[in-house]
Amino acid sequence: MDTDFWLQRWEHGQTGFHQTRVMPLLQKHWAGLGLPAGSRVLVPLAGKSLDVAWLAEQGHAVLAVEISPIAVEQFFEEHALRPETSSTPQGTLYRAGRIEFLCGDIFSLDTAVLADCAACYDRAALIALPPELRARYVRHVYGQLPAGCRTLLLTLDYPQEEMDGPPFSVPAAEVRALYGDRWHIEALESRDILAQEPKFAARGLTRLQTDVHRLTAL
Ligand SMILES: C[S@@+](CC[C@H](N)C(=O)[O-])C[C@H]1O[C@@H](n2cnc3c(N)ncnc32)[C@H](O)[C@@H]1O
Repeated sequence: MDTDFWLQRWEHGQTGFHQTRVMPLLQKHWAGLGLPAGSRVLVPLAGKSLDVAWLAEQGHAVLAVEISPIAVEQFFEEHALRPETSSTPQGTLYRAGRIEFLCGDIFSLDTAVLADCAACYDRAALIALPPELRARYVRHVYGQLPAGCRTLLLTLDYPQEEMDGPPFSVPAAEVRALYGDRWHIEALESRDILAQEPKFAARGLTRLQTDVHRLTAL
């Protein structure tokens, strides 16, 4: 699964992952990260998520990273924002107020871009990637975030053999295997959500749980 897969999804409007409200689990757990006002938050694989605007409304400087220009342009259009754009080695940077959207490949980010991120919000990003890419993603992105960085990570846990991803199942044991060497992991909440997600039941799932993790970089 490469970036073309996602570019096509946006091209054809196949964006069932997009939510038309701010993620309630973000609103519930974000304050628990205890971040200083104004701190910079990375939102990897951001789509055109309303969560980006919500984080900016909390006073954060937000760096959202997304490969599809369609997603980025729709984000600014839907929020009636007129961003300034500039060219960077990692892609086109769109900037409006406290929001920066980098339209480029997450794997092109380097330490210079990530060093001042005090936090990360990962919803439908880790779990959007197949197993081999997940490991590379965690090494590349999370490996370059500074010590003390906090992350709110939302994952799904379901019997992988019942459905092909994305989204992929990333059980708590895999979160420990991926992050455990450098990140302190706290399980904040696990919720059975199959009844609220009929489209997944229709795809054959018999169990679907969402897990919320708080990670702190050591
Ligand atoms: C499942 S969607 C989730 C979007 C968003 N996090 C949300 O909650 O709506 C994954 C997004 O990652 C983007 N993406 C996939 N691979 C990427 C990459 N290598 N670099 C940057 N963005 C990528 C896709 O275009 C897509 O918008």
